[in-house]
Amino acid sequence: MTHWAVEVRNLSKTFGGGRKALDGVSITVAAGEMVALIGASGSGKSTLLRHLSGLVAGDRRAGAGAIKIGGAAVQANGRLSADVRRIRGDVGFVFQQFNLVNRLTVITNVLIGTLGRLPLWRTLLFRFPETERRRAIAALQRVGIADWAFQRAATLSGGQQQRAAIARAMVQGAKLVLADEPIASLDPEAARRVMESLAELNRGDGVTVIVSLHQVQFAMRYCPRTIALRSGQVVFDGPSAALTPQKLAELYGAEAEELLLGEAPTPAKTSPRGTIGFPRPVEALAIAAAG
Ligand SMILES: Nc1ncnc2c1ncn2[C@@H]1O[C@H](COP(=O)(O)OP(=O)(O)OP(=O)(O)O)[C@@H](O)[C@H]1O
Repeated sequence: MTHWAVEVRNLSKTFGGGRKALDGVSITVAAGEMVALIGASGSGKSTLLRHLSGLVAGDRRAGAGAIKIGGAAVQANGRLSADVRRIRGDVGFVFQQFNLVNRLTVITNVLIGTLGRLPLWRTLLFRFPETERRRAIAALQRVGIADWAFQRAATLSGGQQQRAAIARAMVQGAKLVLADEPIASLDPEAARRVMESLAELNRGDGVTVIVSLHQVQFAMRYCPRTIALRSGQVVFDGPSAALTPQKLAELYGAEAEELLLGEAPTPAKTSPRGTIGFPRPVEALAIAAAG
């Protein structure tokens, strides 16, 4: 299967009041890459992902920017292409919330990824062929939540819901996955598992992944390349390993702290009861047991 490259050329988006959420963004992501999008709150990460997904059009003027996915135009000069719906059918979305239909089982949510391939009558009745059901279970196994397949999605933890959305993208056969802060508000262990599931999708299936993150240490660990935004502009595009605290301070000034928060606590920073920073679950248990 061919996976999709992404090309953004000179994209700008101005919201009411003249605020430029995106200001001449140009990036190219090759097929099969896993790229982190980082930036402090309000830097434009979600806005860029919403443009990539064809939900929002950029500024409407000549030369205002263009996006191509898999070689096909998603938008140009502030106008969405007629192909957007077709393109979206092959894009997997993993968002911070509202990923799943709560009242449906986990496996049905994953099977929703196959809807584009099935005849309408089957999709209306939620009648999925056995082969598809097996694929869904296999995908849930890959992300480590097959035991929850027949529970309602609402009963899953936040991290498990994200992994179910990743399993859905696997079954969908997505050619590109856009993940908007999929680990925000997760504890470090849950965040690690979500990032590993995304990496499995990228490395195992070759799917292009663009993931926005607040915490730079997750970008360094899971994404070979990072694109950093500040005030709607690309301020860094290169190897994640180059994003040392010094480099971040150079790029963001005081805002750099926001991107480093959530790091696993070092012993020096941790209080005797471990309440500073984010104790890992095992640490939290040990602390609770101690008492
Ligand atoms: N629909 C909108 N109307 C007006 N302004 C908006 C809208 N969407 C985003 N913005 C503004 O655009 C800028 C970029 O917002 P965006 O949500 O893309 O940032 P972000 O990097 O994703 O931030 P966060 O990490 O907090 O989610 C912000 O100043 C925001 O207030």
